[in-house]
Amino acid sequence: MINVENLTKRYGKHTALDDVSFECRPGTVTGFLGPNGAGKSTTMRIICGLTPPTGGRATVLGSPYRRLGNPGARVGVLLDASAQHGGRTGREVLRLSARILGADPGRVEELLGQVGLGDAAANRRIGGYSLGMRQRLGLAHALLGDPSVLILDEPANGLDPEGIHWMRHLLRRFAEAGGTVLLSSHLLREVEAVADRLVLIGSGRVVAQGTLDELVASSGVRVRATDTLALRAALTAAGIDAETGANGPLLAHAEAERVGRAAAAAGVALVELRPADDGGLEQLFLSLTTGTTDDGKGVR
Ligand SMILES: Nc1ncnc2c1ncn2[C@@H]1O[C@H](COP(=O)(O)OP(=O)(O)OP(=O)(O)O)[C@@H](O)[C@H]1O
Repeated sequence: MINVENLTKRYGKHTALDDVSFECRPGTVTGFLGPNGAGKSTTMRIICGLTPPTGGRATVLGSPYRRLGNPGARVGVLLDASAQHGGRTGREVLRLSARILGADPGRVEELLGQVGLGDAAANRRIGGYSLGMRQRLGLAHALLGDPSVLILDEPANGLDPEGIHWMRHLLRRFAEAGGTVLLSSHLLREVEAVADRLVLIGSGRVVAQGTLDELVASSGVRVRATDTLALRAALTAAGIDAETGANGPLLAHAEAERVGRAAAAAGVALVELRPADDGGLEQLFLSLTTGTTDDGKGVR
């Protein structure tokens, strides 16, 4: 379990986080999604006790991270895959950490296999690793103490499609076994395939959160009637905002039942009423975060 309550972080006059709250429950993968500079890393660093917040608090398994006994055996963290000593081999790094954590040395070989670092790769110095190999090693490192919580900052960065596929499976299995996962990304496609819940952040504020279904529903419904003008009037009378969709139907910002009732009350016959679907979620994400990146890169 991870609880983030009203976190605020200021660097001088710059507000990096503004009243950020969310929770991650056991058995679920939470995708933490936002453009570059939105505040994802800052939030994760605060959760892991590496950066002090200006206000609010974060707890992991009921305590602030710094007060957890033997945190490495309870919380697996991957914040920066390049943070390992470049002169050591992957196997050495894991063996050393296993000793510190008191983990079974056999676990190192098991994890090297699990993350797809074969003998040749495991015996190479990390300085020569690609980013994808560092991410695999970082994930093995996070899993070493057999934790029940994983906190991963952009773990798919640098992974090839096969690597991303493999990582999704690993995280799903971890959650299905009762684990709690928080993973960040700036790519909607990357997290929507694996996350049960999404927390969307833009300019240091949580702009939306919920299950994928809830967010898709909140992105509206597509509705079409034989008489579009009458439908528009019915929606306006019911206080429902609607805009013209890309190819005919209106995009109404309300749940399907409310839209259906508004049309029925005005005697308008509908010929289509359905969730705005994935495209709607993408639109929602873009509209919620557009203009919030501080490097102009935007979100794909
Ligand atoms: N140590 C620091 N000093 C000053 N400003 C900082 C510091 N760390 C982060 N920031 C600022 O806080 C904001 C949030 O940064 P953060 O790294 O948390 O974003 P992010 O969502 O993780 O982005 P990215 O995907 O690019 O890593 C940015 O405006 C960043 O410039």
